[in-house]
Formats: sequence, C-alpha cells, structure tokens
Amino acid sequence: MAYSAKIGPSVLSSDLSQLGRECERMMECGADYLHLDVMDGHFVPNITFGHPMVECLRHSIGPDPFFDMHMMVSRPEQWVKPMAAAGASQYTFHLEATTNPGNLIKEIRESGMKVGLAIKPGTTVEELAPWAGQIDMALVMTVEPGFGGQKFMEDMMPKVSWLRSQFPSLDIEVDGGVGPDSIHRCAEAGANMIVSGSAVVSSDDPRSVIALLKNVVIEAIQKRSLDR
Ligand SMILES: O=C(CO)[C@@H](O)[C@H](O)COP(=O)(O)O
Ligand SMILES: [Fe+2]
Repeated sequence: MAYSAKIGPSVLSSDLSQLGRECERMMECGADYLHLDVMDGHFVPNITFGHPMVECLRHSIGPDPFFDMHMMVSRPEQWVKPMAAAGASQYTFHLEATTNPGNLIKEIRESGMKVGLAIKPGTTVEELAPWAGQIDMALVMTVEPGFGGQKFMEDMMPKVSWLRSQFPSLDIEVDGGVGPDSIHRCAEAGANMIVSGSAVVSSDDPRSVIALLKNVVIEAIQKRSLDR
C-alpha cells in the first residue's frame, strides 16, 4: 500500500485578493498540498485564474508547496508547458475535455509534472480505468465542477471503492463538498487525497479541520491494511 493521507485545501472560496497569503495560511495550518482550481468559462460556467497567477504564487510562497492544478478547461493541451514553466507540480486534466488522453499524459510527464486525471459526476469510472496505469492520481469529482460550496454527492463513492479495489496503490482524490460531515464516506471508500474548500477555508479553526480530515483518512488506511 504505497499511498498516504494527504489534505489539499482548495483556495477557491478564500479571499482571492489575498491568494498568496491564503495559500501560506493553509500550509501553516497543516495542509499537505494546495489544490488550485483553474476554470476557463467554457468547460465550466465560471472563470478563475491561469498560469500567470500560478507563477506569482510560486514566487511568493517558495519552491516547496505541491501545486495540484485542477484544470477545468476545454483545451487542456494548451496549458501544459505554461503551467510547467509557472511552477505547477501536478497537472490534473478532465477526461471529458480531450480526445487524446494518452498523448496528453505523455506531454505532461515530459514537461516534468505529475499527472492527474479527473472525471465529472456523469463520467463512469470504467472510462478512466484504461489510463489508470499511466497516471499518478485519479480525481473523482463529488460535485459538478465549477463552484465551491456545493453539496457532496455521496453516490460517487462506488466509483472510489471500485478504483481502490482495482488499483490498490493509486492516489485517489475526491473534490467537492468534502468536510467533516462527508470525510468518513470518502475515507471508507478508499480516497487518500482529500480536497476541501469551504469547510477548511471558511472555518474559524482550519488547523483543527485539516487535522480531523487527515486523522479519519489515516485510520481508514490503517484499517484497510489490517483487513488485507
Ligand atoms: O473543483 C472544485 C469545484 O469545481 C473544487 O475544488 C471546489 O472548489 C471545492 O470546494 P468545496 O466544495 O470543498 O467548497
Ligand atoms: Fe477542484
């Protein structure tokens, strides 16, 4: 079992005028990585930021924090090199946004980034499976992508369970509506990379929320290894 529990706050719901400071605050509160949501107003009905912002964040918060770029964009091929140059660590693209996932995976690796592959709620996990052996992380969306603060879709959990059963050492991320109320379901299903936006960022005590989420996942991983 090669995977470990990691919590990656999504800073989408934070004060965007203070994004660098918000990223630092999350790292100081125990985040393992930062999940940065890129939206182009086409793949999803919302716009956030692109590689110029990532470059500024990298300069401002230093080389260490891991940047998981959640690319909710229509032409993910277009931003691989700019994101790599800006300092992105992982490029997580949507399966629905490309006709040639194999080539895109290769380009991302050649650019020096890790590869994440995301599926929207309407996409089956069987469509992702052929690529699972070539990626570093699978992202199962637990809301329709586009906005923070939505309700967790529990009916996505069978996808996570199936992926965990088929790919025991793959990093599996969940994203959307994940917080103290939904983390047990995610952890039991086998997710180990946890994106949490509003539940962490809007909390009076983000450190405690991050610690809680992480402990639940650690316990589920330990239980899974004992059951084997
Ligand atoms: O990608 C997305 C939304 O499209 C997410 O990363 C959300 O921004 C997470 O925020 P919460 O649902 O946890 O508030
Ligand atoms: Fe996201």
